[in-house]
Amino acid sequence: MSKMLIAIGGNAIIQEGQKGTIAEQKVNILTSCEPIVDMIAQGHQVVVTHGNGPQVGNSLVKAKMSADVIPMFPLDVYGAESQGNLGYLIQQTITNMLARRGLDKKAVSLVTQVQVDADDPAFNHPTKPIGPFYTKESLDKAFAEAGAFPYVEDSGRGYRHVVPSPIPSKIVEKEAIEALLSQDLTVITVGGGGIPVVEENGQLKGVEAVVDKDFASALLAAEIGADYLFILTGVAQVAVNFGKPDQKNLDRITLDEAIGYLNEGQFPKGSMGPKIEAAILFLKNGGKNVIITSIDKLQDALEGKSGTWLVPNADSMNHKLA
Ligand SMILES: Nc1ncnc2c1ncn2[C@@H]1O[C@H](COP(=O)(O)OP(=O)(O)O)[C@@H](O)[C@H]1O
Ligand SMILES: NC(=O)OP(=O)(O)O
Repeated sequence: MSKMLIAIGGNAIIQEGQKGTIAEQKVNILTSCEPIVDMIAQGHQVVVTHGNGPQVGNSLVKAKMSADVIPMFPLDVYGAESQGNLGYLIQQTITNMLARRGLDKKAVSLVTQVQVDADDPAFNHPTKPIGPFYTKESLDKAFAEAGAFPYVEDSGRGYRHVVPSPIPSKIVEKEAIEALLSQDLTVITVGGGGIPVVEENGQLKGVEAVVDKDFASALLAAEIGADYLFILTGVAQVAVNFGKPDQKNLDRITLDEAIGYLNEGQFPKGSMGPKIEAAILFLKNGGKNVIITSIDKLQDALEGKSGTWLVPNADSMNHKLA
């Protein structure tokens, strides 16, 4: 049996065109968890991580709109809040599904901090898109209501607020994650990439940023020796020339090919770029299989019929789930 780390994108939990009601998020989580529960039922050891881009950004919008009456919190606290909200929904969903299958197993979520470098240049160059997608017109309206904020155009889907996204160097609660796994629990952790903290004189302190959950997931996958890293997102496959008439979807690529395409600028920062960089990080650290796909194609991807598999070299091209 294998150790699986499955990262669910925040945009898979609040999908394009959705407002982000709890009913919508519950349905999306339910769909995401079905194949995850299959893996748990097959006896695999499973760690689930999740994004929080839409959710933490929505909290920030809400907070700005009510700032006259309720004090705003720092961004790390909204990150912690999103871990609680989403962790709760995911752990309840997985535990209920396991119970329906007659399995006496549970999922638990862990509030998790990740250490970042206080001098990371990312603090001066925000790149992480969060919150709602704006049109140019609604962006002007948002500026008028909440004050101007840095933004980017996000993969043809609209404009989004961007915040700093430093690189995580350490999972603070790694030993706790391993202890929970050893108790046969499914662990939901590093939600939203983990709450970013810096160390000062042996003390941890939250910083205002949103860590990329793909980087945090790759770091954790390497540290716990995961056999497979699954990155679930809005597309079934990674593509080159994405969104252009000559778009080509990729079935399987080696580490060197992934580095080549990344250097060609095929994967934008803030969307597919971090996923590929995270895959490269995991493979360079001894990881064997990364699968990038959408929730609905996970089952096909496991059978080698969909998704993009990233593997160390051409000799490892024919991997199937072990
Ligand atoms: N080269 C590419 N291949 C596939 N998708 C791409 C590519 N470049 C950008 N994208 C976009 O990036 C999105 C994934 O990023 P994002 O939605 O930010 O991730 P998350 O699912 O973690 O929230 C895809 O759904 C797709 O719209
Ligand atoms: N924190 C994070 O990476 O969230 P998304 O996956 O939603 O972008």
